[in-house]
Amino acid sequence: MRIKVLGCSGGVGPGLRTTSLLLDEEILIDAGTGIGDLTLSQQRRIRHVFLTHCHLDHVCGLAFMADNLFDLIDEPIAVHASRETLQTLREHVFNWKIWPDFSVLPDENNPLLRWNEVAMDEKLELGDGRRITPFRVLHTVPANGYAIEGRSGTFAFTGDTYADDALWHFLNGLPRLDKLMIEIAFPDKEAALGYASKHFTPDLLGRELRKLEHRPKLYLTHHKPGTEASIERECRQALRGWEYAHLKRGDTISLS
Ligand SMILES: Nc1ncnc2c1ncn2[C@@H]1O[C@@H]2COP(=O)(O)O[C@H]2[C@H]1O
Repeated sequence: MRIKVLGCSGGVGPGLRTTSLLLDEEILIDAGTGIGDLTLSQQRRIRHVFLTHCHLDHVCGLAFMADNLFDLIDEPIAVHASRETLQTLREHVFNWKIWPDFSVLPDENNPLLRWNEVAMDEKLELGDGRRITPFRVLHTVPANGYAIEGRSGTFAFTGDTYADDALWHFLNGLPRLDKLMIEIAFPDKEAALGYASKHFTPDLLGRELRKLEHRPKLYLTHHKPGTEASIERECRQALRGWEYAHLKRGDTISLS
């Protein structure tokens, strides 16, 4: 199982792309601006998109990808997300005003996109021994992460989240957890903004991690542009004892 980081920043700027992960060339987890670096033929290979929530930085790429592929694919791309996320996307993005409704284009019988509602904590088979399970997280809008179990290990991605016991409860219930991609959007001095916008800061994440019974390698993501150096400095103290890396666009996470 190989996960390529197309984007993992909390915003945009030179060299920065928003959240999108490419799993084994055919599955996207979130569709932020990171998908803009995929060639047309790489985009054609995408069969599934799993969304964590409806915020623009995680979904905007889906709109452009659908348009790019208009007459290039025979089977619709399955867009998997919670009921709330799908409802918001359909009402507020793919509504013929912000963007055309690609779930009925080019025509109703051969659409570009197919909506698929996922239920929290219910596993979906991805083939080749891989299974994906959505789990609820706390954010300003309904949001979830995904745990992906493969033959050689388990990777979990929280998406955007804040401190919440349900998160640790779910992760502790996994038989194993080898790699955890988790967000830190702001440095400690912006803890109030972190609370308002439901994002972690280094100190808070360090304290919350004491509730985790697994000892995965941590991949830190979603740093807001301009905060990277402060977050990295604070993590040296807050995450002492943990193996961790600050993710960058282009990085690869492998489970082998
Ligand atoms: N009060 C607020 N609630 C939510 N988001 C906010 C607020 N103030 C600023 N923001 C920013 O708006 C952004 C929306 O996307 P994010 O959740 O990634 O991060 C959020 C913050 O950076």
